[in-house]
Amino acid sequence: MFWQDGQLIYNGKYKIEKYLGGGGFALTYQAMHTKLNRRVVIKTPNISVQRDPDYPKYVERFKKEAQMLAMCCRDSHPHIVQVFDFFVEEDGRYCLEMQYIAGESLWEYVQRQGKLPETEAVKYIHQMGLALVDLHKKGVFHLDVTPPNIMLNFNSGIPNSGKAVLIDFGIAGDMSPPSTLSRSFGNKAFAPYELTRKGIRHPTVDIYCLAGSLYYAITGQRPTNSFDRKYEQEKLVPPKQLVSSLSYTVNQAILKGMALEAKDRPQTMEEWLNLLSFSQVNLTELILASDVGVDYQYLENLLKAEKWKAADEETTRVMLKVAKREQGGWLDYESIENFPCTDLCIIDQLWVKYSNCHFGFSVQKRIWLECGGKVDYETECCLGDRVGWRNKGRWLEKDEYKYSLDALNGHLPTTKNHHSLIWLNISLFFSRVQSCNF
Ligand SMILES: Nc1ncnc2c1ncn2[C@@H]1O[C@H](COP(=O)(O)OP(=O)(O)OP(=O)(O)O)[C@@H](O)[C@H]1O
Repeated sequence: MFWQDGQLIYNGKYKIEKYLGGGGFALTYQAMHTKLNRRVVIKTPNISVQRDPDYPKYVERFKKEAQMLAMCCRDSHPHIVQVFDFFVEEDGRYCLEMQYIAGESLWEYVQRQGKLPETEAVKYIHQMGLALVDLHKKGVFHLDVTPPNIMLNFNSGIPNSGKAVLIDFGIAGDMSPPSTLSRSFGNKAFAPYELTRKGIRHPTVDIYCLAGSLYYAITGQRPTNSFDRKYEQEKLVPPKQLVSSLSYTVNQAILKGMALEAKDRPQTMEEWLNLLSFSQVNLTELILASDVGVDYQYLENLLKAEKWKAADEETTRVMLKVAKREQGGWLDYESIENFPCTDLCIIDQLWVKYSNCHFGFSVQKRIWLECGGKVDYETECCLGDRVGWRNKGRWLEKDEYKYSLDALNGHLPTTKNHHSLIWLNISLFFSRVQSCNF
């Protein structure tokens, strides 16, 4: 440790309050800006780095980190730590002054109080995702988005009031001596194995780390590290196996984000957040106000009771009623094009809500988009394969559907008229869902 508690530095501008910690490169202190009476954090290279023959090189990188952070927090992002100053102490030591985040890291929080409720964990991770979308747009990759680097700023005493703030851009600046493995490979349990390759700069690294952080927050356990998965054939235990109440959507989002190979992960942070955002659906009161006076209470009762098959049939019934196509028994081109968005959205929200984001048109639409989002038969087949409406290239018969939560994501509602053939043009229908924007 360089500085003692109470020590004044930089001509008395700062009073050191306490040592917060440090790693391969730097020591971090809590300090008081004596003129402004503002609590800040000061980071400075540690002794071993100062003795390193490459010290000037690290100082250069440290400066770059400061500049990069300053650039990143230029628009004062609520979830990225602010940089205030970069200065050289009288003895030649370089120092970075940053915003002090009152609270504790996600790592410490979970260690102290155990795994978090799904909604709380998703809230923090979603905030980090928004910060990373912003960084990625600026061409910056954090590469170490791990629970110790996610600070939670709490309103004292109010549960679930935390705001997550991303700190420590050390790896993004790539400034550690090569001997410090932890810094060159981030925090092993949360980093994808490809991060060991020099020069890896891609959103999929941050996606893996963030999905791993969510895994930790929700299960209270570190995920199996990617090296052991890659080279020792160890398996990642799905988070739902550890927390059975976890929604299918969040479980899937974690597994996709932590896919071992980068090519199998969502390729942008926005894409990954989209997977997560289905779990953000307002799971409280739904307003069932139809544009055309259709009553959705019976559908809601069936879904609430998890009577999936009856709910599927009722969905067909109400949709034909909305479109005034009861006689025809199927939705033609015109009725799909003009299907009221409000009603489409109500039906979707009911399915999403009661299946815990596992079923619903919006879930199916996301998969349809992943299949290319075109209005053609190839896209329909891709969707059919992904949601389990097709098996080995054959469309299922009406009694072959699976009416349980064990079915594939998006399996229900089936868009099948139970008395006749497929009753709508699937691709056309999802292009309508897409244009309704939900
Ligand atoms: N802006 C901040 N506000 C409050 N606490 C912080 C802030 N930045 C870091 N800390 C705390 O300081 C300690 C050290 O953090 P830091 O990120 O500098 O260390 P590290 O990652 O171990 O170091 P290195 O980056 O050299 O590996 C951690 O406990 C962290 O929670």
